[in-house]
Amino acid sequence: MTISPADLQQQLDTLRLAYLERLQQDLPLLLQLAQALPDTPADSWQHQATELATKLHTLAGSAGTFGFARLGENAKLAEQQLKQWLDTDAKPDADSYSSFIATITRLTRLDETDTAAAVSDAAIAPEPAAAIIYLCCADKALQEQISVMLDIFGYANRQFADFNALRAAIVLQRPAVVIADADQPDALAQLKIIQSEQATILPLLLVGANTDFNSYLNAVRIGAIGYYSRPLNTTELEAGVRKQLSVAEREPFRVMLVDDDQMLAQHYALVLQQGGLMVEILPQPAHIFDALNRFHPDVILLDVNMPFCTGPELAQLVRLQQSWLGVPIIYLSSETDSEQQLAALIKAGDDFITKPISDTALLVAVFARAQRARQLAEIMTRDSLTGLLQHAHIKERLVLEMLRAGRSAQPVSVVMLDIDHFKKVNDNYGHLVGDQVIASLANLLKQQLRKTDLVGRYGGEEFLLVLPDCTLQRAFEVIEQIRELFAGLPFIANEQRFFCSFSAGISAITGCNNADVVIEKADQALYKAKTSGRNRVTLAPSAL
Ligand SMILES: Nc1nc2c(ncn2[C@@H]2O[C@H](COP(=O)(O)OP(=O)(O)OP(=O)(O)O)[C@@H](O)[C@H]2O)c(=O)[nH]1
Repeated sequence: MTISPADLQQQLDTLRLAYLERLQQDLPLLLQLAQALPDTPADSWQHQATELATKLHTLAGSAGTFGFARLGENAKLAEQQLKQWLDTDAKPDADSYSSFIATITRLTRLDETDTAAAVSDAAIAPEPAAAIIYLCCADKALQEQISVMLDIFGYANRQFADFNALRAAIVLQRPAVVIADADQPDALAQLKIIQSEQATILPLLLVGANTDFNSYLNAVRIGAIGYYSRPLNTTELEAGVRKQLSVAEREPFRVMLVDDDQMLAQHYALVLQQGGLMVEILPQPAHIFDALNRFHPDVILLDVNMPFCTGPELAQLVRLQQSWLGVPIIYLSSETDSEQQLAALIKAGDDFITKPISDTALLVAVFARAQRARQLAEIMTRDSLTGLLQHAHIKERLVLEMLRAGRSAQPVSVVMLDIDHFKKVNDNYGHLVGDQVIASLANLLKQQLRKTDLVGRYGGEEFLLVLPDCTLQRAFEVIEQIRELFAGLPFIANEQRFFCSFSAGISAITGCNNADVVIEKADQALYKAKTSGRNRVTLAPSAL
């Protein structure tokens, strides 16, 4: 869920008002507790002081977040004073008590300048750029080669014969990517001017004949994020375009937040949601496994001090299960003592974020960790040539989809797809060109299928697709369309143009609970497509 900046501000303001009301009830009680401390009998002094220290610790962690920075700092000072007495077991003298109570009195008087402090510095997400690609090429043959690729892969694009036309179009609508021929006259100077007119740098992909150091350096200096040498490998260029676009289209990062202070948890959740992250607050630590299985977080944010069980205990519990070993656990705590932080990290957990933290810093810290965790998870499960799920992982996902479909009674189609006469591609043009064909088909599949569809590289030139909520008939139409697109995609090697095709077999999971059987049926249908002429899609017999 992405909330508009105005709604976010309103919700943050509402939360802050609720926090202020809570303070107005809690602070007088805190003062009473502090004033009673000097007269507390020796046998219960330790207990009373610990209770007060815990309250001050919570206050120190939350006040700054809601804009009461001075209150938070005073609470931290008072907590440290109290902890020192507790640690040394030395009962304070009258002077120490009166200075301690003065600090508490100060903090309980809500300072007007503090309450008027900035409500929130939540980062406002920039408006996403339109996913249109601008192509500026003086060389007609190159322009044709790139535009065929853009059309086949379904990228909205506009073409410009010169930089003046490109520049005028950018003023009207900023594109997601610009592809430009670096060899056309005055290209670098013109692109430099265009970049200087932008508020943020335009993602620029250059195609050029020169591959010397200076050409790359000049490209970098005008903000290029890709440089493709000629003769152009369109698969690589397409991968560059997709990488740039998928930054915007990527599935949002998922963050699970465990904090017993619901108000604080809601504040963090709103800030992270505004940054485009998905957040689930877990109020009951006992439900963590259900929540993990349902929500699949990229990162877990854990409070350290909670009444039911501590953060480090919960982290250890999560680490007992193999499946969640890769998810980073970050403590979000007001604990600033580095020894205490280390003690928590030694038990389990990966990092510490210290409260109070500004909204922007929280967003950046969590975003960076989630991104890294997602990258690592992808390296572990994805095939390096195509970026698709590896054999074992696509089978695993099929089993999960079958379980899910069993509960929801939704149709799921399974596709086995194999490039035709692929051995000849390797024999005629070499293994590297063969790899380029495999990568192109992988890219086309990712581009054309839905985000919820699963695509895996099952073998060398064989792919397994799982299409949830998709009838056989619909799957047939979708794969037929991709088949036609792929058959029209030109490849260039040894200055020759050639085309490839694929065959596919489709089965449905209906009435079956064994993934191997469903795959076998799709494989038989694929075999039929191959033996009846190739470059075609066939449905499994039992599903007809
Ligand atoms: N370039 C490249 N080739 C691969 C890769 N994995 C498998 N191959 C080759 O793919 C070819 C597959 O050949 P076959 O299974 O005989 O089938 P085919 O030539 O595609 O013919 P049909 O499937 O019957 O249309 C073999 O020559 C493999 O060496 C890979 O990752 N890269």
